[in-house]
Amino acid sequence: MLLNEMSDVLRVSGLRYVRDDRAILDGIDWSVRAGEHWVVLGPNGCGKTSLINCLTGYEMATAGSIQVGEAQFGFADWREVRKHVGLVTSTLVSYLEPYEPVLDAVVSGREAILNLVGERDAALEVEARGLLERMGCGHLVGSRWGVLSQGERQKILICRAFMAEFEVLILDEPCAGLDPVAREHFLGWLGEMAEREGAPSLVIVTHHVEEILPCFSKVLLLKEGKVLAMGGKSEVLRDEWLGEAYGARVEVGVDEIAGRYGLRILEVLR
Ligand SMILES: Nc1ncnc2c1ncn2[C@@H]1O[C@H](COP(=O)(O)OP(=O)(O)OP(=O)(O)O)[C@@H](O)[C@H]1O
Repeated sequence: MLLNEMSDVLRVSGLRYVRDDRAILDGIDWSVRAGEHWVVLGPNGCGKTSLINCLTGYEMATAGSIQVGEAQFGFADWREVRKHVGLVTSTLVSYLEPYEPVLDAVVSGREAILNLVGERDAALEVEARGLLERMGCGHLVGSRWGVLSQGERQKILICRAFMAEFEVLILDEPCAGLDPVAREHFLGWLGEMAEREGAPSLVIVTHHVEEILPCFSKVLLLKEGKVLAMGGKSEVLRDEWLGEAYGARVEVGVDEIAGRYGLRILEVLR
């Protein structure tokens, strides 16, 4: 699927997601253009993971439309759509079987399937081994999914995502469980990848503004299942918006040289 710079790789209109008579997401309108890198922020339970799960077909939206590349929700086979979306999310952690070999968990990312059945393709295995080496996980190649630490699982999911050729890479709290050095290593690698020609659009869900790399220029801020603010990073990452989102008086700082953000909680209001 060829996408030019101005086309949308993701488009969500009027998205509503109801579970147990509760609107977890309501009236979400959002689009990601090819080449844009977005951050999704918001307090615990505001619906970030639900949004990602609806976008990737792991949850069924109640109403609204979702388009990934040229495929529209309801009109395309989600197994095909998923091949165009790289996904790193803890949702997958529970879907993968504990006895799944690490190598299979990575190789199966090519077809975006869970738990490989049958023989492993030799060429894909070479590719997967290379990715594991690059991610510093070469020593895990003979392990099974169930015995891995949280940080190791994150790294394996990142390798798995990179087996596919995607237009958008969605990372739901990719640094959760990584130690501070592994986190900086991962963010450095992500930043380099984002700068490469033909790089996919990135969407990162995070709780930590310090993980927002300079390459991310757009922010979607959610609160209670609705869009609180959306737009350029410098417009959304402001004391007022983040304070309202988190129910606190906050101060947003930015290191002008490194281009990285920080958040100071001055007073908890909720
Ligand atoms: N399948 C479901 N059935 C019922 N409630 C659900 C379901 N999925 C999510 N929820 C609820 O919807 C709300 C949003 O959950 P979600 O995981 O999307 O939030 P989040 O913003 O990702 O939170 P966190 O930052 O804590 O990871 C939560 O209150 C959660 O309990």
